[in-house]
Amino acid sequence: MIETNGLSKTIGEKTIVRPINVSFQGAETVAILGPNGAGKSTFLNMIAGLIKPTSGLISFHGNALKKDDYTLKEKIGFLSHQSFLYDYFTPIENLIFFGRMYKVENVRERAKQLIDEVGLKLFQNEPVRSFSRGMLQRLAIARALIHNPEYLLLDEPHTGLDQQAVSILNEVIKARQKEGVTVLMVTHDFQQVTDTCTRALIMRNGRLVDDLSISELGQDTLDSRYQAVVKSS
Ligand SMILES: Nc1ncnc2c1ncn2[C@@H]1O[C@H](COP(=O)(O)OP(=O)(O)OP(=O)(O)O)[C@@H](O)[C@H]1O
Repeated sequence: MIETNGLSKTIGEKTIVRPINVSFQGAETVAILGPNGAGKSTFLNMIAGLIKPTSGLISFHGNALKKDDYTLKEKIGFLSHQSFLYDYFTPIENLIFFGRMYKVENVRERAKQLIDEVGLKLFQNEPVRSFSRGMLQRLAIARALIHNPEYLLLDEPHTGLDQQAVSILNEVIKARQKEGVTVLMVTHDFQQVTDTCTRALIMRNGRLVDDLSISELGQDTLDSRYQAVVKSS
């Protein structure tokens, strides 16, 4: 379980995230929706331990996330706007590099399996500098999964992917869901939310303004609910 208590972020005079209390249980796949600048990425980055909150706590199974708690941080897989991949390394080399950082056992096998899963087998020995944006994104997703995280945090994972890659990514997410991984995903893509998510949070002006169960909603209902919440003052 992930829990936030009074989690907020202010930078200078600007309040980016206002105190948020929310919890995520087990195999939930949760979309974090909201207009540009709503504070979604900042919220996700705080949960990942990459941005220090101004106030409040994040806990994983009741253990508060602390700066140097690498045992806890190793349970998190994070895909941000940056790929963190090395241009001159091949996909295999990149994944082995990151896998070794996490002391992954049988790292080469694990890397190969993930490269297969994200559909990059044919390119596994090419340096990634020649890759398209979509290919890099697929490899970045594999990188986020190399250590078999219990919690997967994805910031706009579908951005830059073609339709085939979107389907692959959705299968990757659904497979983790079946394994009990908690997935939090910042996105603007409502189609993927209804395809993969069990729940959606809506943020506006740094506040959490709605919390919806997707199984009870179709895409049209989600869209109209979103419009109503985001446009209301
Ligand atoms: N380090 C920072 N310094 C100053 N302002 C910041 C900083 N980081 C974020 N902001 C501002 O905080 C607000 C929220 O940013 P954030 O990236 O969390 O929003 P978002 O909902 O993820 O937006 P988008 O959908 O456009 O990615 C924005 O106005 C952004 O400019």
